[in-house]
Amino acid sequence: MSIRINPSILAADFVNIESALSSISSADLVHVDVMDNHFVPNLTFGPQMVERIQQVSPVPLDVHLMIDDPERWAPGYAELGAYSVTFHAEATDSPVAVARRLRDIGARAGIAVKPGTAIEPYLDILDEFDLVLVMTVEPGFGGQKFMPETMPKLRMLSEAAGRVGSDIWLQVDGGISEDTIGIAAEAGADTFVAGSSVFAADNPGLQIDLLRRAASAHSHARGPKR
Ligand SMILES: O=C(CO)[C@H](O)[C@H](O)COP(=O)(O)O
Repeated sequence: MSIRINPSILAADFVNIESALSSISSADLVHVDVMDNHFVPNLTFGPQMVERIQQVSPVPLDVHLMIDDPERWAPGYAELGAYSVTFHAEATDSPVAVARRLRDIGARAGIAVKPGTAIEPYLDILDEFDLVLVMTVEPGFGGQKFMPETMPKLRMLSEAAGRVGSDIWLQVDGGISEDTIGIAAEAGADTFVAGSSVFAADNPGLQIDLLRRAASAHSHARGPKR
C-alpha cells in the first residue's frame, strides 16, 4: 500500500516559509492548515497566503480547512490549485454537495472528523470522497498528544474501503511521530500528517524518511490485519 507523509506547515517558521518548504521536498504533499478562529479557537491564514505557498512549494498542497461554511470557501482552494481540499463534517449539513463541487473543479475531496465525531454515517457514502481525515487530536493546535482511542474509526474505514475496493486515502493528523505512526498504520491509515515531529527535527528530510519507514513496517492490505 502507498504511504504518504505530509508535513504540516503549522509547525514551520511562517516568516521563512519558502526555506521551510524546501526542507521537505521529499514529502508527498504539504499539509496546509487553514483556521478561522470560529470552527477552531486559532487563526492561521486564508486563500491569499495559500496561493503563495502553492506557487513556491516543491510538492502539491493538501489543504485542511478548519473553518465554518465550507460550502462558501472550499471551492476557492480547489480553484487556486490545491491537490486535495479537506473540510470538516461538523461544519456542514451538505458534505456530499461540497465534495462534488471540489471534484468538479479537479481537487481530491476530503472529509475530516474530530475525535468525538462518529464515522458510521460516512461509511456507506465513501465513494463520494477521495480522502477521509481522522483527527488524532482536537483540531486547532500543533504539538498535542496522539489519541489512540480514535483508532477504531480507522479500522472501520479500512474495512469499508476494502469491501468496496475504494482507493480513498485514509489520513491521520495530530501527534504523529516515530512512536505513534505505526499504531495508525496498523489501524489502516496510509496518509500521515506530521507537524512538530518533522519541523522540530534537525534534518526534516531524514525525519520524513524515518516516518515513512516506520509506517511501511506496520502497513497492510485494507481490512483487518491477518
Ligand atoms: O491540524 C492540525 C492541528 O489542528 C495540525 O496539522 C496537527 O496538529 C499537526 O501538528 P503535530 O504533528 O505537531 O501534532
